[in-house]
Amino acid sequence: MKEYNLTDSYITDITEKKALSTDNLQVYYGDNHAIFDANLNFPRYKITALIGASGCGKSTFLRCLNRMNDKVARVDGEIMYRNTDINSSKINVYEVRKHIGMVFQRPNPFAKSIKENIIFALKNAGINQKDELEERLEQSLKSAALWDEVKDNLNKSALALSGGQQQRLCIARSIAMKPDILLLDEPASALDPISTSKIEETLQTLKKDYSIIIVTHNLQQASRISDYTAFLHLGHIIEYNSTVNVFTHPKMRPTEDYVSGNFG
Ligand SMILES: Nc1ncnc2c1ncn2[C@@H]1O[C@H](COP(=O)(O)OP(=O)(O)OP(=O)(O)O)[C@@H](O)[C@H]1O
Repeated sequence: MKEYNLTDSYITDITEKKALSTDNLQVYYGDNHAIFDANLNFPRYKITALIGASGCGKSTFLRCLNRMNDKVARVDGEIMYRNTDINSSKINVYEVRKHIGMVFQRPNPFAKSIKENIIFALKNAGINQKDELEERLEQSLKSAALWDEVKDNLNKSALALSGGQQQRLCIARSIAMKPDILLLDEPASALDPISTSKIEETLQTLKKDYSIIIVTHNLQQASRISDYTAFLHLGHIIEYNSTVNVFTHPKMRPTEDYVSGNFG
């Protein structure tokens, strides 16, 4: 692999309102320093893509943003959300996850009905009113572009849905909690091209109401759907800029090599 200077970086200033920001974020898995000094501002109501070669730390970084790494890694630094450091040990992580939802690479619906998949998490969060549950069920499935396909079969097992439908159900399950921020870790990598484009369309619609941060291996997908892109290499954020600039006028050599296919 080519050797690059990892201390140089280009991080653009975000002019939009911020949804979330990281300040000197460091992640360690034992002796393995996986994320170095990440300082990023994520804009509200935009899609930000995290790209980079396998093992560069994309998922690690994403998972810190709603405290999913607590049990496996040491995470130092601040993650600021609504003027609060949500990386503080005093913060209730379950509260954090109500505001910052996560969708994983493989669709992981519960072995329950479509309806129960949505309602279960809401009831666990203390929402018990029938009208409220029904309203959130319909709204979340509509927002995830699944309602028309399932509205007559809400009691059918979620496991009988296609992979793409299951992933949209997982998105619906996340947004039923009415989070502000949606984190997605390669949500379409296990899906066929038609299901992938449906997920991409859904994300474009969702960004009206949610700030979205997505990890993707797929450079075309990042350039199609995201407004901002961060390129990571060996745990360092090398470049962060508008997606059009990252792909057409990269400022850093490693980014240029990566987006032009001359990396490694
Ligand atoms: N649970 C874990 N325990 C120990 N080390 C881990 C763990 N998860 C990731 N790592 C290490 O952290 C580094 C970054 O991994 P990470 O999965 O975040 O990269 P990635 O860019 O998301 O990779 P990929 O694109 O292959 O999913 C790697 O060195 C990896 O081995």
